[in-house]
Amino acid sequence: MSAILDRVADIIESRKLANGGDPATSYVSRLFAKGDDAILKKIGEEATETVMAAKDARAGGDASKVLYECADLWFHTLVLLAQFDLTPQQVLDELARREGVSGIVEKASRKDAPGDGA
Ligand SMILES: N=c1c2ncn([C@@H]3O[C@H](COP(=O)(O)OP(=O)(O)OP(=O)(O)O)[C@@H](O)[C@H]3O)c2ncn1[C@@H]1O[C@H](COP(=O)(O)O)[C@@H](O)[C@H]1O
Repeated sequence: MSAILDRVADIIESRKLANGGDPATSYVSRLFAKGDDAILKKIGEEATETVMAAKDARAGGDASKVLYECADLWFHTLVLLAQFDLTPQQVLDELARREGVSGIVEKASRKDAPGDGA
């Protein structure tokens, strides 16, 4: 299931300026050249666009737009992971680690933890 994530992550890695990426020809290299803030700005934009697409779909609009916006959001988070030398496999590993642990139970365990004032 993660093969496409790995392949896109490999392309993104190859687009780093240190790996010969060229901002003149590559969107990803252009983002890396602009730096962290540009990547974070895109993630904020894509997250907002995902929310708007979902609201439109709920109002009777085209639900497939949610797919496109999620793809944009996931793609830009892959760029962010690469910026910090992290991989999609590490995110999948974290999801696997959480598998079967209810979010409600997990949150309650945090509240019981010493020093957690939340
Ligand atoms: N999956 C994607 C992908 N998804 C979305 N995008 C780009 O992300 C941008 C999304 O921005 P918006 O929707 O806000 O559109 P925009 O107004 O054109 O964007 P901005 O000018 O505001 O940045 C668009 O330019 C899309 O083309 C992507 N660009 C690249 N990839 C993958 O990354 C690989 C490397 O791309 P390059 O580095 O460009 O060769 C590609 O082969 C693909 O596999």
